[in-house]
Amino acid sequence: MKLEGTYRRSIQRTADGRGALILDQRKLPWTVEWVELRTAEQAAIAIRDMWTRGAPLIGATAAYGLALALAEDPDGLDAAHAMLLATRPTAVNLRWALDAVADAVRALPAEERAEAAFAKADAICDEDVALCRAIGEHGLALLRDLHARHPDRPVNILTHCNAGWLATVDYGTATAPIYLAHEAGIPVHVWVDETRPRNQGALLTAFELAGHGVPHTVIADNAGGLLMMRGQVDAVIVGTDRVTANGDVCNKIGTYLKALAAHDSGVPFYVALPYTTFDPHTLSGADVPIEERDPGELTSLSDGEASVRVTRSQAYNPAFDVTPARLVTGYITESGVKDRIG
Ligand SMILES: CSC[C@@H](O)[C@@H](O)C(=O)COP(=O)(O)O
Repeated sequence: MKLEGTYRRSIQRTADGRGALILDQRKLPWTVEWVELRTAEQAAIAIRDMWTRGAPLIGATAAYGLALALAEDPDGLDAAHAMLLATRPTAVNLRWALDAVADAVRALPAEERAEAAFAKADAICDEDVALCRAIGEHGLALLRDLHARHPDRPVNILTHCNAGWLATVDYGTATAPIYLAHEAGIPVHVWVDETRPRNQGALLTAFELAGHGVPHTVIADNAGGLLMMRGQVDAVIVGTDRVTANGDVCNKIGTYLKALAAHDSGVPFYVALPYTTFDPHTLSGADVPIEERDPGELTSLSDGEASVRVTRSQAYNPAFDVTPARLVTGYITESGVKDRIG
């Protein structure tokens, strides 16, 4: 998608082919800084400390991380897989991508593994772009329908966190239908939840929507319920870090409250995901490990450089929650919009 007017992917191989280039998302929107990952350790730090983030992009970064590890030590597959898997617990794309690379190289002679792993990581990225584009096309049909109901005004979508192109390789999941609708001339307006405590909505989603000229307004996390009650939201569309076998949706903390409000106000609540985010091996959301992050993310506000304290008290910072399947109107996937998943 467009970054400062130029089409870019959120991750790509370095020009010499021996590394991966990522955006340091901790600095957005204030500074656009590309960083080269040259070792598996650097890839692990980038994922754990959220230089790069969002379920599909975490998977893509880990895939390159495993290739980098094999370039350093062609016999270190299992150790590198374990090291990268330990970086973040909730997004299932991390395990999916690491397993996909490991399966592609395990039986190869040692000297061929790194190159094959890089090729697999490239393929994972290309596939993610195609999956998100397909999600966009299916979601576009939904937005067309919503527009047909109120042709005199924009379709109002509320989204939470950042499930945009910055969280995938391109297009995003929740944002893909929005970008395609905007391109197709359907008037869309996005209510962007700020998404405390790391503010992925205010900092990242707003930044990428602005880059594409999509009308949007940042709201406090607690504003969505009022807007839904007043009829100012036509649909909620969110991404997800993992959907379990029974359809429960694990996503950024606060998603569940949006689903409850949507249910109470009769607003459709959609979850956009590629198959790489579906976890058929985990029965329900209760079985998903919920990442608990540094309480400092809550007790201070930071712009990446300076930080200001906002409380003297102790804090607790679970980063994800679970929206029960019963609150989901539909799953927007690469193969269509479904009211059940699995
Ligand atoms: C297409 S990304 C879907 C989710 O990964 C996204 O909504 C989200 O919760 C990201 O969390 P983050 O902690 O920023 O990695």
